[in-house]
Amino acid sequence: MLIDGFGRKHDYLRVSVTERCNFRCQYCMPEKPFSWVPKENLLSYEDLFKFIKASIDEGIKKVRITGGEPLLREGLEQFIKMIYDYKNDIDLALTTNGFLLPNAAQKLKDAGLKRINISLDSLNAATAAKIAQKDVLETVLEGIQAAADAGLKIKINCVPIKGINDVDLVEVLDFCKSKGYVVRFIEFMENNHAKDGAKGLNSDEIKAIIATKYPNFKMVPRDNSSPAQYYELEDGFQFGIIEPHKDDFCAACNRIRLTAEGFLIPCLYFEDAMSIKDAVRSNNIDEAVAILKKVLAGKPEKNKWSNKKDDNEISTRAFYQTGG
Ligand SMILES: Nc1nc2c(ncn2[C@@H]2O[C@H](COP(=O)(O)OP(=O)(O)OP(=O)(O)O)[C@@H](O)[C@H]2O)c(=O)[nH]1
Ligand SMILES: C[S@@+](CC[C@H](N)C(=O)[O-])C[C@H]1O[C@@H](n2cnc3c(N)ncnc32)[C@H](O)[C@@H]1O
Ligand code: SF4
Ligand code: SF4
Repeated sequence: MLIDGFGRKHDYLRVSVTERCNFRCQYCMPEKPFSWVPKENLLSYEDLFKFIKASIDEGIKKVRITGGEPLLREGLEQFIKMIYDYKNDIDLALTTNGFLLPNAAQKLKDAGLKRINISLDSLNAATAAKIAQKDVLETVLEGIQAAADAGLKIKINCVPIKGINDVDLVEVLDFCKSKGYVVRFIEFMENNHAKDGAKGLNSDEIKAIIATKYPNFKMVPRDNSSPAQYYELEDGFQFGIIEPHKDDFCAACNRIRLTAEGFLIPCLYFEDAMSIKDAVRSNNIDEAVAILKKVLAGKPEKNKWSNKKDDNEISTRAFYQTGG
């Protein structure tokens, strides 16, 4: 079992397979030029898999593949199949912007993927294009449909940004309600890779917008394994809000992150990380597991957004590197 220094059991591994992306979302990587980490610095699927296998043996029960845009990395289906074939009762999930899903969804499902979380910030094509800095909406909607047709369980992630997609939140919620997808609105986490001046909506602001159409929603008792707080509309449909500016879900944090370059990141907020690259490349899996345990032993208790006295508290972590 993987326990950190605060007694929290860790059973959720998030694995980023690339930092590259075909979008340039304003809240994530608006200015990133095409100067990426060279491919030889990335761990091969075989090396990532060696670590995933060892983590599963240590008690990991949920593996989420993320990025950057994970579908940009060739051979992702085979990688998913390797994990599925090793332990088919793992909660095997993917987070994606959806753009490459029209061709990939069925192959991912066939490889053993169970769930998929897809980013959808607006149903207005111009607004979606403004956020992603590319005309994406139509293809993303096709991708979401392809995932549904393939039988994948779908969650939609939406990051509300002031003055941009705040007017679209009810429409996003209604779309998910009509399709039966879970939807979570994520408070924008300030980080110094995002567009200067980008401002997110906080949970109260998001709720006020939802209340313009659905005034009577109720808070649902918290499931501590999820960073989202759920609310239920009168007809029973639930939507979630992820509030990183609080730290109440840190008390039940169960997740550890591995980057495509082999860094283990104990907390989404902090810069700390340790590399398992040399250990897995030299087949020293015991050493990789020892590093994992060391990283967990030093994991911080909580993020620092909740301590912020003003609007200047920002993380230096890039979401496209950590995988969110
Ligand atoms: N602060 C903080 N935010 C998180 C954490 N985990 C997820 N989030 C936020 O939630 C976003 C969506 O995460 P997803 O990749 O969809 O994964 P998930 O929420 O764990 O998904 P489920 O497995 O479906 O519950 C991330 O990009 C982050 O913005 C966390 O440990 N800390
Ligand atoms: C980094 S992306 C990687 C996967 C994929 N490219 C995607 O967009 O879904 C994972 C998640 O991080 C979220 N995200 C990125 N930057 C964020 C920020 N500054 N604040 C909150 N969430 C953010 C995205 O909305 C997405 O749901
Ligand atoms: S949020 Fe996802 S899709 Fe958008 S730029 Fe970041 S990695 Fe790419
Ligand atoms: S901010 Fe850090 S400690 Fe809190 S839930 Fe996220 S990863 Fe865990």
